[in-house]
Amino acid sequence: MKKEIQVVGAVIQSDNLIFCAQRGPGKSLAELWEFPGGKIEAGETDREALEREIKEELQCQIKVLDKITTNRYEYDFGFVNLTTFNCLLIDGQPKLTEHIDVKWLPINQLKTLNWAPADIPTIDILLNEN
Ligand SMILES: Nc1nc2c([nH]c(=O)n2[C@H]2C[C@H](O)[C@@H](COP(=O)(O)OP(=O)(O)OP(=O)(O)O)O2)c(=O)[nH]1
Repeated sequence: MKKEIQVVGAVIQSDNLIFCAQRGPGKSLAELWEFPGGKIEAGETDREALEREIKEELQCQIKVLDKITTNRYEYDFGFVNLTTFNCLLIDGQPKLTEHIDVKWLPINQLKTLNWAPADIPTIDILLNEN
């Protein structure tokens, strides 16, 4: 049986631009673009996990707003259950620590990047809302 992996991702919007992050080499889904975030740990809510991951990865603080969607996607290494949230930056600017590149893009240009496939439904919702 493949494992179920619970993941949260932050859709950080500022001045009508969305923060996009490119995964590094040598890990799963290497070099694909994603919303920053990561795996939920035992005892955490999804929102707590997201705030923690953003502090760790981007060294800034976000406010987690409304949930966008949950999507389950089957990769070779397991099923990722990705839940995304609209978020606002409330302290600091995102710093690149483990990602290899970042971009701020308007919603209508998000599909110019090569996204992790679990992220596509979130992007489609953003496109349909705008
Ligand atoms: N953070 C994040 N992960 C995503 C997204 N879309 C997507 O399929 N994933 C996958 C990639 C990873 O397999 C998992 C998130 O775990 P993680 O961010 O802690 O991954 P990691 O690279 O530290 O660890 P690993 O998967 O290499 O073991 O979910 C996304 O938008 N954001």
